Amino acid sequence: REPTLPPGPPTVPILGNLYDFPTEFPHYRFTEWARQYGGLYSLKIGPGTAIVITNVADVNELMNKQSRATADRPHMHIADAVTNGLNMGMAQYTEQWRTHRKAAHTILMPQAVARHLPIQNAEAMQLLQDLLRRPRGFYNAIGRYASSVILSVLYGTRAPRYESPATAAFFKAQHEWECLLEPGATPPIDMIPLLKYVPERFAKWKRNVRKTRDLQRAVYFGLLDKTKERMQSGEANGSYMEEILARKQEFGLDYENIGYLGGALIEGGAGSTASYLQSLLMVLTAYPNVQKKAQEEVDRVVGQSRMPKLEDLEHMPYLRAITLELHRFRPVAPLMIPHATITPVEYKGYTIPAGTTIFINACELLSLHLPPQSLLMILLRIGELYDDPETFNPDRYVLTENGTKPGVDAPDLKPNFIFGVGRRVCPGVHLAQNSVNINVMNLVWAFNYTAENDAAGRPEPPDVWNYHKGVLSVPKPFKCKITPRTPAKAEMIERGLAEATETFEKFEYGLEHEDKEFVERARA
Ligand code: HEM
Repeated sequence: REPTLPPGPPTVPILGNLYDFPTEFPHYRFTEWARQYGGLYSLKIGPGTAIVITNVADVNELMNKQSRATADRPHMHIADAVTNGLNMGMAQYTEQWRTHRKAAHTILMPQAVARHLPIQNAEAMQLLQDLLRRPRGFYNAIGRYASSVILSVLYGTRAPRYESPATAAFFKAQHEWECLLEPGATPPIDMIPLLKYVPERFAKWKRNVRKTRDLQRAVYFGLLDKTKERMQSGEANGSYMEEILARKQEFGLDYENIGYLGGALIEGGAGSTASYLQSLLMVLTAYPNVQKKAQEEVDRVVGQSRMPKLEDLEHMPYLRAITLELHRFRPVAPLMIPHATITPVEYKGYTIPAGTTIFINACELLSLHLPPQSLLMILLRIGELYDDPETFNPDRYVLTENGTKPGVDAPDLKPNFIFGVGRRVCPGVHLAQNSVNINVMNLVWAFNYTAENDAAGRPEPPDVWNYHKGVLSVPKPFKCKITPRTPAKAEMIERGLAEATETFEKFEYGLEHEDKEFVERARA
């Protein structure tokens, strides 16, 4: 380790800290290291360098105030080989990235996303009906909701079923993509660039790159072609891509770039929203007292004769607190997406070289250390920002704006921090927040969520630590009994879905045969 770097765990020759680098749930290991080496420490990844930040003031200084220097992404040969460097979320900080980003930003601003509220509301209504009719299928019903919203908003085409062709094709491409990006799935090409030149017949990873690339292109360009066709047949429905296609010269984007812009947005929007809502049902089931308090608030504001509307949220401080507490308790991206430095950064007497990978350990920052069985977690509670951080307790956000202990000063810790920092902050934040807000109100209003009984007949609440490994915090499927709170509410859901038909129909141009049949059956 160069002496100008922040401290870090001991290194070995050549590999540095690579021998000890976590491949599963890295945020746990990062947390242990933070306790030993402080809120800003460094790791040697072979010849390369990474820093891990867990201190909110350092995040603000380095990522926001010095955002020009820290807006890059680490170079990943595999990502470039699959997407030609055109995936906005993984691309280097280039002119091309800025062009994509500008197009995303302009159309995903609060005023622009308000235009998509009717279809978001209608899809949320179908989610309620799906839960009413097939409560045990709640996991996939949420997956369908999230992908249908993003497909409708971006391409003006919805996915009435979890198995709808566009959704199924997207999930397949996404699965291949995630497998390819998994640590250890490909040789260390970024460390040993010569590996790029191994002929394809000796390099399985090259065949996988081609397969993933073909699958992704089939989804992205299939959807884009359909949007173009719909516009040409006079069936435009105000989708995001229609606007991009119409203003492509102004945005400086050709068809190839527009295809990948859409791809990055589906990728960013579908899984994140789904895992957030799956975690929501998990905590409502695991914390019945929170559920009860939330239902009391919704009933107080909405009464018994109608469904909630987005405007009601203003009068529901406890529900707003639930949305924030869930971001804290189970951050969708515990390590966000790593950034990288573009130029050397001088900070606190250290020199962080250009090309350094930057991890932000959101979990540690939010005082969510390790699963409860860890002794470390029990020992290291002192001096934290939050009271009893491993408990899901929305009241902390009713008590203080940032949910921190009263009297703890954390001015840099904004509730939206969980959507990222600096120039790479999530462009889908407003769209995501509308989805979260609509569904939190609807789901609390509509159903009771109770733990299923175990073999001995005792309630078995979901294990709130049982998550898949990977970049996103996705809860593993869990059991939960979902029942309508009253027959009148069940009736309102059925009626609400029927009333949404007009909105849906605008997004059903060219539906595949099975989807058409499904929709007709559901409406009958
Ligand atoms: C609960 C929902 C969501 C959460 C928690 C979330 C969180 C994040 C985070 C933490 C990042 C990394 C920011 C950084 O590097 O500093 C990110 C990036 C990104 N998100 Fe989201 N996101 C959500 C929903 C969405 C939606 C709905 C979309 C699309 C409409 C989207 C599109 C993207 C894209 C394209 C990037 C990459 C931006 C870039 O590198 O320039 N996200 N998101």
